[in-house]
Amino acid sequence: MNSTLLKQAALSYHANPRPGKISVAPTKELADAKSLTLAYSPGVAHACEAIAADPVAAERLTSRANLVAVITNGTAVLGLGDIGPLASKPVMEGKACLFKKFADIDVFDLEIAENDPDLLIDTIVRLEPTFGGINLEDIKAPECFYIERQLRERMRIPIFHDDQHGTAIIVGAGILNALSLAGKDIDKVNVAVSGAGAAAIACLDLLVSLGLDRRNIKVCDSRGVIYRGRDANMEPNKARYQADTNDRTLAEAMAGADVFLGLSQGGVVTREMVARMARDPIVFALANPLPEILPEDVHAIRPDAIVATGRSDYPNQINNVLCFPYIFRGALDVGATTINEAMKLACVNAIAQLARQPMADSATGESALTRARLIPSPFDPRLAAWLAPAVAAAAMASGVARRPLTNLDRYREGMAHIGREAS
Ligand SMILES: NC(=O)C1=CN([C@@H]2O[C@H](COP(=O)(O)OP(=O)(O)OC[C@H]3O[C@@H](n4cnc5c(N)ncnc54)[C@H](OP(=O)(O)O)[C@@H]3O)[C@@H](O)[C@H]2O)C=CC1
Ligand SMILES: CC(=O)C(=O)O
Ligand SMILES: [Mg+2]
Repeated sequence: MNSTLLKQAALSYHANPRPGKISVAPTKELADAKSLTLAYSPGVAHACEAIAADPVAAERLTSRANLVAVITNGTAVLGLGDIGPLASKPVMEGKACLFKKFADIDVFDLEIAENDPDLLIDTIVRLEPTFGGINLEDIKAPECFYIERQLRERMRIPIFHDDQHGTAIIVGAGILNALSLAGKDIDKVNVAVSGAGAAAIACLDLLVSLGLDRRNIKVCDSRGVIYRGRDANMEPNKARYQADTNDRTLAEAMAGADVFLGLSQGGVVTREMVARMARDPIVFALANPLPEILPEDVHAIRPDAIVATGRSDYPNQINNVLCFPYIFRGALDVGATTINEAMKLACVNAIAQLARQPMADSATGESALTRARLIPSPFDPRLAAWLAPAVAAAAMASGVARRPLTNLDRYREGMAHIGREAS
Protein backbone atom coordinates (compact mmCIF):
# COMPACT_ATOMS: atom_id res chain seq x y z
CA MET A 1 0.00 0.00 0.00
CA ASN A 2 1.46 3.40 -0.91
CA SER A 3 1.83 6.02 1.82
CA THR A 4 -1.17 8.14 0.79
CA LEU A 5 -3.49 5.15 0.74
CA LEU A 6 -2.05 3.92 4.04
CA LYS A 7 -2.70 7.29 5.67
CA GLN A 8 -6.31 7.40 4.44
CA ALA A 9 -6.98 3.81 5.48
CA ALA A 10 -5.42 4.32 8.92
CA LEU A 11 -7.42 7.49 9.64
CA SER A 12 -10.63 5.84 8.48
CA TYR A 13 -9.85 2.74 10.63
CA HIS A 14 -9.49 4.96 13.70
CA ALA A 15 -12.59 7.05 12.99
CA ASN A 16 -15.15 4.46 11.86
CA PRO A 17 -17.64 3.06 12.66
CA ARG A 18 -17.09 4.77 16.03
CA PRO A 19 -14.09 6.83 17.18
CA GLY A 20 -11.12 5.02 18.73
CA LYS A 21 -10.19 1.36 19.13
CA ILE A 22 -11.48 0.18 22.52
CA SER A 23 -14.53 0.26 24.77
CA VAL A 24 -15.45 -1.05 28.23
CA ALA A 25 -18.01 -3.85 28.40
CA PRO A 26 -19.84 -5.33 31.43
CA THR A 27 -19.07 -8.97 32.21
CA LYS A 28 -22.20 -9.67 34.28
CA GLU A 29 -25.90 -9.89 33.51
CA LEU A 30 -27.57 -6.55 34.22
CA ALA A 31 -31.07 -6.90 32.84
CA ASP A 32 -33.50 -6.38 35.69
CA ALA A 33 -34.00 -5.00 39.21
CA LYS A 34 -32.65 -8.17 40.80
CA SER A 35 -29.30 -8.07 38.98
CA LEU A 36 -29.11 -4.31 39.60
CA THR A 37 -29.55 -5.05 43.32
CA LEU A 38 -26.53 -7.37 43.18
CA ALA A 39 -24.33 -5.29 40.88
CA TYR A 40 -24.99 -1.99 42.59
CA SER A 41 -26.60 -0.83 45.81
CA PRO A 42 -27.31 -2.59 48.11
CA GLY A 43 -25.55 -5.83 47.03
CA VAL A 44 -22.26 -4.22 46.07
CA ALA A 45 -21.68 -3.18 49.68
CA HIS A 46 -21.05 -6.81 50.62
CA ALA A 47 -18.22 -7.02 48.11
CA CYS A 48 -16.79 -3.75 49.46
CA GLU A 49 -16.92 -5.01 53.04
CA ALA A 50 -15.29 -8.30 52.11
CA ILE A 51 -12.37 -6.43 50.53
CA ALA A 52 -12.12 -4.02 53.46
CA ALA A 53 -11.81 -7.04 55.75
CA ASP A 54 -9.32 -8.86 53.49
CA PRO A 55 -7.71 -7.00 50.54
CA VAL A 56 -6.88 -10.30 48.81
CA ALA A 57 -10.64 -10.69 48.21
CA ALA A 58 -10.30 -7.99 45.51
CA GLU A 59 -8.76 -10.70 43.33
CA ARG A 60 -12.03 -12.70 43.48
CA LEU A 61 -14.55 -9.88 43.59
CA THR A 62 -13.22 -7.24 41.15
CA SER A 63 -11.58 -7.07 37.72
CA ARG A 64 -8.30 -5.83 39.21
CA ALA A 65 -6.29 -9.05 38.83
CA ASN A 66 -6.82 -8.97 35.06
CA LEU A 67 -6.57 -5.19 34.60
CA VAL A 68 -3.37 -3.51 33.40
CA ALA A 69 -2.67 0.22 33.04
CA VAL A 70 -0.85 1.28 29.88
CA ILE A 71 0.68 4.55 31.05
CA THR A 72 2.56 7.25 29.15
CA ASN A 73 3.38 10.93 29.35
CA GLY A 74 3.88 11.04 25.59
CA THR A 75 7.56 12.00 25.64
CA ALA A 76 8.91 9.32 23.23
CA VAL A 77 5.98 8.15 21.13
CA LEU A 78 7.24 5.56 18.64
CA GLY A 79 9.98 7.43 16.76
CA LEU A 80 7.75 10.53 16.58
CA GLY A 81 9.35 12.00 19.70
CA ASP A 82 7.76 14.19 22.37
CA ILE A 83 4.32 14.71 20.83
CA GLY A 84 2.58 14.83 24.22
CA PRO A 85 0.04 12.66 26.00
CA LEU A 86 -3.07 13.43 23.93
CA ALA A 87 -1.42 12.69 20.59
CA SER A 88 -0.04 9.45 22.05
CA LYS A 89 -3.52 8.08 22.75
CA PRO A 90 -3.92 6.11 19.49
CA VAL A 91 -0.75 4.17 20.32
CA MET A 92 -1.92 3.47 23.88
CA GLU A 93 -5.38 2.38 22.69
CA GLY A 94 -3.54 0.16 20.22
CA LYS A 95 -1.56 -1.46 23.02
CA ALA A 96 -4.83 -1.99 24.89
CA CYS A 97 -6.31 -3.80 21.88
CA LEU A 98 -3.27 -6.03 21.59
CA PHE A 99 -3.37 -6.98 25.29
CA LYS A 100 -7.02 -7.94 24.91
CA LYS A 101 -6.74 -9.67 21.55
CA PHE A 102 -3.67 -11.76 22.23
CA ALA A 103 -3.87 -12.42 25.98
CA ASP A 104 -7.44 -11.52 27.08
CA ILE A 105 -6.11 -8.86 29.46
CA ASP A 106 -8.21 -5.75 30.07
CA VAL A 107 -6.46 -2.38 29.86
CA PHE A 108 -7.16 1.20 30.79
CA ASP A 109 -4.89 3.49 28.78
CA LEU A 110 -3.78 6.46 30.87
CA GLU A 111 -2.17 9.41 29.11
CA ILE A 112 -0.84 11.62 31.88
CA ALA A 113 0.09 15.28 31.34
CA GLU A 114 3.17 15.29 33.57
CA ASN A 115 6.82 15.54 32.54
CA ASP A 116 8.33 15.88 36.01
CA PRO A 117 9.53 12.33 36.85
CA ASP A 118 8.82 12.57 40.59
CA LEU A 119 5.32 13.93 40.10
CA LEU A 120 4.61 11.26 37.50
CA ILE A 121 5.89 8.58 39.90
CA ASP A 122 3.68 9.88 42.73
CA THR A 123 0.68 9.84 40.39
CA ILE A 124 1.29 6.26 39.26
CA VAL A 125 1.98 4.93 42.78
CA ARG A 126 -1.49 6.12 43.80
CA LEU A 127 -3.07 3.91 41.12
CA GLU A 128 -2.06 0.63 42.78
CA PRO A 129 -5.55 -0.13 44.16
CA THR A 130 -6.98 -0.10 40.62
CA PHE A 131 -4.56 -2.29 38.68
CA GLY A 132 -2.96 -5.73 38.68
CA GLY A 133 0.01 -4.45 36.68
CA ILE A 134 1.54 -1.37 35.05
CA ASN A 135 2.86 -1.26 31.48
CA LEU A 136 4.87 1.94 31.02
CA GLU A 137 4.97 3.06 27.40
CA ASP A 138 6.80 5.62 25.29
CA ILE A 139 8.40 7.55 28.15
CA LYS A 140 11.73 8.92 27.03
CA ALA A 141 15.21 8.12 28.30
CA PRO A 142 16.90 8.78 30.61
CA GLU A 143 13.89 9.65 32.83
CA CYS A 144 12.25 6.28 32.05
CA PHE A 145 15.02 4.40 33.88
CA TYR A 146 14.53 6.39 37.09
CA ILE A 147 10.74 6.26 36.86
CA GLU A 148 10.64 2.50 36.43
CA ARG A 149 13.17 1.88 39.21
CA GLN A 150 11.24 4.03 41.69
CA LEU A 151 7.93 2.41 40.82
CA ARG A 152 9.39 -1.07 41.22
CA GLU A 153 10.61 -0.11 44.68
CA ARG A 154 7.37 1.50 45.76
CA MET A 155 4.72 -0.83 44.29
CA ARG A 156 3.86 -4.49 44.85
CA ILE A 157 2.50 -5.23 41.37
CA PRO A 158 4.42 -5.93 38.14
CA ILE A 159 5.92 -2.78 36.59
CA PHE A 160 7.21 -3.22 33.05
CA HIS A 161 8.52 -0.54 30.72
CA ASP A 162 7.61 -2.19 27.46
CA ASP A 163 9.95 -0.13 25.25
CA GLN A 164 12.83 -1.33 27.38
CA HIS A 165 12.11 -4.92 28.30
CA GLY A 166 9.48 -6.01 25.78
CA THR A 167 11.75 -4.80 23.00
CA ALA A 168 14.86 -6.35 24.56
CA ILE A 169 13.15 -9.73 24.89
CA ILE A 170 12.07 -9.92 21.27
CA VAL A 171 15.38 -8.50 20.03
CA GLY A 172 17.23 -11.08 22.16
CA ALA A 173 15.23 -13.93 20.63
CA GLY A 174 15.60 -12.53 17.11
CA ILE A 175 19.35 -11.98 17.42
CA LEU A 176 19.94 -15.49 18.81
CA ASN A 177 18.09 -17.00 15.85
CA ALA A 178 19.69 -14.69 13.28
CA LEU A 179 23.17 -15.50 14.58
CA SER A 180 22.48 -19.22 14.37
CA LEU A 181 21.42 -18.80 10.70
CA ALA A 182 24.51 -16.70 9.98
CA GLY A 183 26.74 -19.25 11.74
CA LYS A 184 28.17 -16.68 14.17
CA ASP A 185 28.72 -16.78 17.94
CA ILE A 186 27.26 -14.06 20.14
CA ASP A 187 30.48 -13.68 22.13
CA LYS A 188 32.49 -12.88 18.98
CA VAL A 189 30.26 -10.56 16.93
CA ASN A 190 30.70 -6.79 16.55
CA VAL A 191 27.55 -4.73 17.04
CA ALA A 192 26.84 -1.16 15.89
CA VAL A 193 23.84 0.52 17.48
CA SER A 194 21.90 3.63 16.47
CA GLY A 195 20.04 5.01 19.49
CA ALA A 196 20.96 5.12 23.16
CA GLY A 197 17.50 5.54 24.65
CA ALA A 198 15.05 3.33 26.51
CA ALA A 199 14.90 0.54 23.95
CA ALA A 200 18.54 0.49 22.83
CA ILE A 201 20.05 0.47 26.33
CA ALA A 202 17.71 -2.30 27.54
CA CYS A 203 18.44 -4.38 24.42
CA LEU A 204 22.16 -4.04 25.01
CA ASP A 205 21.82 -5.02 28.67
CA LEU A 206 19.93 -8.15 27.67
CA LEU A 207 22.29 -9.03 24.81
CA VAL A 208 25.25 -8.70 27.19
CA SER A 209 23.50 -11.04 29.62
CA LEU A 210 23.12 -13.48 26.68
CA GLY A 211 26.89 -13.39 26.03
CA LEU A 212 27.62 -10.32 23.86
CA ASP A 213 31.04 -8.84 24.71
CA ARG A 214 30.72 -5.17 25.76
CA ARG A 215 34.05 -4.45 24.08
CA ASN A 216 32.46 -5.36 20.73
CA ILE A 217 29.70 -2.75 20.97
CA LYS A 218 29.69 0.76 19.46
CA VAL A 219 26.67 2.91 20.26
CA CYS A 220 25.61 6.16 18.53
CA ASP A 221 23.15 8.70 19.82
CA SER A 222 21.97 11.85 18.03
CA ARG A 223 25.52 13.23 18.32
CA GLY A 224 27.37 10.24 16.87
CA VAL A 225 29.51 7.57 18.51
CA ILE A 226 29.54 7.50 22.30
CA TYR A 227 33.28 7.20 22.90
CA ARG A 228 35.17 7.27 26.17
CA GLY A 229 35.83 10.83 27.24
CA ARG A 230 33.25 12.39 24.88
CA ASP A 231 31.28 14.18 27.62
CA ALA A 232 32.39 15.42 31.00
CA ASN A 233 29.09 14.38 32.63
CA MET A 234 27.88 11.51 30.52
CA GLU A 235 24.43 10.11 31.33
CA PRO A 236 25.20 6.92 33.35
CA ASN A 237 23.36 4.50 31.06
CA LYS A 238 25.23 5.82 28.03
CA ALA A 239 28.48 5.77 30.00
CA ARG A 240 28.09 2.01 30.51
CA TYR A 241 28.43 1.62 26.73
CA GLN A 242 31.06 4.24 25.91
CA ALA A 243 33.57 2.66 23.53
CA ASP A 244 37.34 2.87 23.35
CA THR A 245 37.39 3.80 19.68
CA ASN A 246 38.44 6.48 17.23
CA ASP A 247 35.18 6.08 15.31
CA ARG A 248 33.00 9.18 15.47
CA THR A 249 30.11 8.50 13.06
CA LEU A 250 27.52 5.76 12.59
CA ALA A 251 29.04 5.01 9.17
CA GLU A 252 32.42 4.36 10.80
CA ALA A 253 30.85 2.28 13.58
CA MET A 254 29.01 0.09 11.05
CA ALA A 255 32.10 -0.68 8.95
CA GLY A 256 32.90 -4.36 9.56
CA ALA A 257 30.03 -4.84 12.04
CA ASP A 258 28.22 -8.19 12.09
CA VAL A 259 25.04 -6.71 13.56
CA PHE A 260 23.32 -3.36 13.19
CA LEU A 261 20.65 -2.58 15.80
CA GLY A 262 18.56 0.52 15.10
CA LEU A 263 16.32 1.95 17.82
CA SER A 264 16.54 5.62 16.94
CA GLN A 265 14.95 7.40 13.98
CA GLY A 266 13.84 6.55 10.47
CA GLY A 267 16.22 6.88 7.53
CA VAL A 268 19.53 7.35 9.37
CA VAL A 269 21.23 4.39 7.62
CA THR A 270 22.26 4.42 3.96
CA ARG A 271 22.99 1.59 1.51
CA GLU A 272 26.67 2.57 1.59
CA MET A 273 26.81 1.97 5.35
CA VAL A 274 25.30 -1.50 4.98
CA ALA A 275 27.65 -2.30 2.09
CA ARG A 276 30.62 -2.08 4.46
CA MET A 277 29.27 -4.52 7.06
CA ALA A 278 30.74 -8.02 7.57
CA ARG A 279 29.47 -11.12 5.70
CA ASP A 280 25.85 -12.17 6.34
CA PRO A 281 25.12 -8.89 8.10
CA ILE A 282 22.22 -8.80 10.52
CA VAL A 283 20.28 -5.56 10.13
CA PHE A 284 17.58 -4.91 12.75
CA ALA A 285 16.20 -1.50 11.72
CA LEU A 286 13.52 -1.17 14.38
CA ALA A 287 12.55 2.51 14.54
CA ASN A 288 8.80 3.02 14.12
CA PRO A 289 6.97 3.88 12.03
CA LEU A 290 9.89 4.36 9.59
CA PRO A 291 12.90 2.07 10.01
CA GLU A 292 16.49 3.33 9.94
CA ILE A 293 16.71 1.73 6.46
CA LEU A 294 14.04 -0.07 4.42
CA PRO A 295 14.52 -3.81 3.78
CA GLU A 296 14.49 -3.35 -0.01
CA ASP A 297 17.45 -0.98 0.26
CA VAL A 298 19.40 -3.47 2.37
CA HIS A 299 18.66 -6.38 0.06
CA ALA A 300 19.55 -4.34 -3.03
CA ILE A 301 23.11 -3.83 -1.79
CA ARG A 302 23.56 -6.93 0.41
CA PRO A 303 21.74 -10.07 -0.78
CA ASP A 304 23.41 -11.95 2.08
CA ALA A 305 21.76 -9.76 4.78
CA ILE A 306 19.26 -10.92 7.39
CA VAL A 307 16.84 -8.04 7.87
CA ALA A 308 14.13 -7.19 10.39
CA THR A 309 11.98 -4.12 11.08
CA GLY A 310 9.33 -3.19 13.63
CA ARG A 311 6.62 -3.09 10.97
CA SER A 312 3.92 -5.60 10.13
CA ASP A 313 4.12 -5.01 6.37
CA TYR A 314 7.57 -6.67 6.00
CA PRO A 315 8.83 -10.14 6.98
CA ASN A 316 10.53 -10.45 10.38
CA GLN A 317 8.51 -8.01 12.45
CA ILE A 318 10.60 -7.50 15.58
CA ASN A 319 8.07 -5.74 17.75
CA ASN A 320 7.32 -5.88 21.44
CA VAL A 321 3.77 -7.08 20.66
CA LEU A 322 5.32 -10.55 20.64
CA CYS A 323 6.15 -10.16 24.30
CA PHE A 324 4.06 -7.80 26.42
CA PRO A 325 0.66 -9.59 26.21
CA TYR A 326 2.17 -12.92 27.24
CA ILE A 327 4.63 -11.81 29.89
CA PHE A 328 1.77 -10.02 31.66
CA ARG A 329 -0.55 -13.04 31.15
CA GLY A 330 1.95 -15.33 32.89
CA ALA A 331 2.72 -12.80 35.63
CA LEU A 332 -0.94 -12.01 36.42
CA ASP A 333 -1.98 -15.66 36.46
CA VAL A 334 0.41 -16.51 39.30
CA GLY A 335 -0.08 -13.21 41.16
CA ALA A 336 3.55 -12.25 40.54
CA THR A 337 4.70 -9.27 42.59
CA THR A 338 7.20 -8.27 39.89
CA ILE A 339 8.57 -9.21 36.47
CA ASN A 340 12.14 -10.32 37.13
CA GLU A 341 15.16 -11.35 35.04
CA ALA A 342 14.26 -15.05 35.22
CA MET A 343 10.81 -14.34 33.75
CA LYS A 344 12.32 -12.19 30.98
CA LEU A 345 14.91 -14.82 30.04
CA ALA A 346 12.22 -17.51 30.03
CA CYS A 347 10.32 -15.36 27.54
CA VAL A 348 13.41 -14.89 25.30
CA ASN A 349 14.01 -18.63 25.18
CA ALA A 350 10.36 -19.47 24.58
CA ILE A 351 10.15 -17.08 21.59
CA ALA A 352 13.47 -18.26 20.13
CA GLN A 353 12.49 -21.92 20.54
CA LEU A 354 8.99 -21.47 19.17
CA ALA A 355 10.45 -20.00 15.97
CA ARG A 356 12.47 -23.21 15.55
CA GLN A 357 9.44 -25.52 15.78
CA PRO A 358 7.79 -26.91 12.67
CA MET A 359 4.71 -24.91 11.78
CA ALA A 360 1.51 -26.61 12.88
CA ASP A 361 0.52 -27.05 9.21
CA SER A 362 4.00 -28.17 8.01
CA ALA A 363 3.86 -31.34 5.91
CA THR A 364 7.62 -31.95 6.16
CA GLY A 365 8.09 -31.26 9.87
CA GLU A 366 11.14 -29.11 9.04
CA SER A 367 12.15 -26.29 11.33
CA ALA A 368 10.32 -23.10 10.48
CA LEU A 369 13.38 -20.92 11.14
CA THR A 370 14.49 -19.13 7.98
CA ARG A 371 16.03 -15.76 7.11
CA ALA A 372 12.55 -14.45 6.41
CA ARG A 373 11.11 -15.99 9.56
CA LEU A 374 13.43 -15.39 12.50
CA ILE A 375 10.65 -15.20 15.03
CA PRO A 376 6.99 -16.24 15.15
CA SER A 377 4.38 -14.07 13.48
CA PRO A 378 2.22 -12.02 15.91
CA PHE A 379 -0.71 -14.18 14.74
CA ASP A 380 0.98 -17.49 15.55
CA PRO A 381 -1.73 -19.26 17.60
CA ARG A 382 0.92 -21.06 19.70
CA LEU A 383 2.37 -17.91 21.29
CA ALA A 384 0.13 -17.82 24.37
CA ALA A 385 0.66 -21.52 25.14
CA TRP A 386 4.45 -21.24 24.78
CA LEU A 387 5.15 -17.92 26.45
CA ALA A 388 2.69 -17.47 29.32
CA PRO A 389 3.41 -20.88 30.97
CA ALA A 390 7.18 -20.30 30.58
CA VAL A 391 6.85 -16.93 32.34
CA ALA A 392 4.52 -18.34 35.02
CA ALA A 393 6.92 -21.24 35.69
CA ALA A 394 9.87 -18.85 35.99
CA ALA A 395 7.91 -16.65 38.40
CA MET A 396 7.12 -19.68 40.56
CA ALA A 397 10.70 -21.00 40.47
CA SER A 398 12.13 -17.59 41.37
CA GLY A 399 9.78 -17.15 44.32
CA VAL A 400 7.73 -14.13 43.22
CA ALA A 401 4.41 -15.94 42.62
CA ARG A 402 1.77 -15.28 45.29
CA ARG A 403 -0.66 -17.77 43.67
CA PRO A 404 1.43 -20.65 42.28
CA LEU A 405 -0.30 -22.83 39.71
CA THR A 406 -0.98 -26.40 40.77
CA ASN A 407 -1.24 -27.81 37.25
CA LEU A 408 0.97 -26.19 34.59
CA ASP A 409 -0.24 -28.58 31.86
CA ARG A 410 -3.85 -27.60 32.42
CA TYR A 411 -2.81 -23.95 32.38
CA ARG A 412 -1.03 -24.52 29.06
CA GLU A 413 -4.22 -25.99 27.61
CA GLY A 414 -6.14 -22.88 28.69
CA MET A 415 -3.52 -20.69 27.02
CA ALA A 416 -3.75 -22.76 23.82
CA HIS A 417 -7.45 -21.92 23.76
CA ILE A 418 -6.69 -18.17 24.11
CA GLY A 419 -4.15 -18.48 21.27
CA ARG A 420 -6.64 -20.19 18.96
CA GLU A 421 -9.30 -17.58 19.72
CA ALA A 422 -6.81 -14.76 18.91
CA SER A 423 -5.52 -16.07 15.60
N1 LIG B 1 10.28 -2.34 17.13
C1 LIG B 1 9.97 -2.20 18.41
O1 LIG B 1 9.40 -3.10 19.05
C2 LIG B 1 10.31 -0.95 19.11
C3 LIG B 1 10.81 0.13 18.45
N2 LIG B 1 11.14 1.25 19.13
C4 LIG B 1 11.63 2.39 18.36
O2 LIG B 1 12.91 2.78 18.81
C5 LIG B 1 13.05 4.19 18.70
C6 LIG B 1 13.52 4.78 20.03
O3 LIG B 1 12.54 4.56 21.02
P1 LIG B 1 12.90 4.81 22.56
O4 LIG B 1 14.16 4.15 22.93
O5 LIG B 1 11.66 4.46 23.31
O6 LIG B 1 13.09 6.40 22.58
P2 LIG B 1 14.07 7.32 23.44
O7 LIG B 1 13.55 8.70 23.28
O8 LIG B 1 14.22 6.78 24.81
O9 LIG B 1 15.49 7.21 22.71
C7 LIG B 1 15.70 7.68 21.41
C8 LIG B 1 17.19 7.56 21.11
O10 LIG B 1 17.39 7.77 19.72
C9 LIG B 1 18.50 8.65 19.59
N3 LIG B 1 18.46 9.36 18.33
C10 LIG B 1 17.61 10.31 17.91
N4 LIG B 1 17.94 10.70 16.67
C11 LIG B 1 19.03 9.99 16.32
C12 LIG B 1 19.84 9.94 15.17
N5 LIG B 1 19.60 10.72 14.12
N6 LIG B 1 20.89 9.07 15.14
C13 LIG B 1 21.14 8.27 16.19
N7 LIG B 1 20.41 8.28 17.33
C14 LIG B 1 19.36 9.12 17.37
C15 LIG B 1 18.40 9.59 20.78
O11 LIG B 1 19.64 10.26 20.96
P3 LIG B 1 19.92 11.25 22.18
O12 LIG B 1 20.15 10.35 23.37
O13 LIG B 1 21.15 11.98 21.76
O14 LIG B 1 18.71 12.11 22.33
C16 LIG B 1 18.03 8.60 21.87
O15 LIG B 1 19.18 7.98 22.39
C17 LIG B 1 11.70 4.71 18.21
O16 LIG B 1 11.74 4.84 16.82
C18 LIG B 1 10.74 3.60 18.56
O17 LIG B 1 9.63 3.54 17.71
C19 LIG B 1 11.01 1.36 20.49
C20 LIG B 1 10.49 0.31 21.20
C21 LIG B 1 10.05 -0.92 20.54
C1 LIG C 1 6.61 -0.70 19.30
C2 LIG C 1 6.83 0.36 20.26
O1 LIG C 1 6.51 0.20 21.43
C3 LIG C 1 7.45 1.59 19.82
O2 LIG C 1 7.83 1.71 18.66
O3 LIG C 1 7.58 2.49 20.67
MG1 LIG D 1 6.62 2.04 22.57
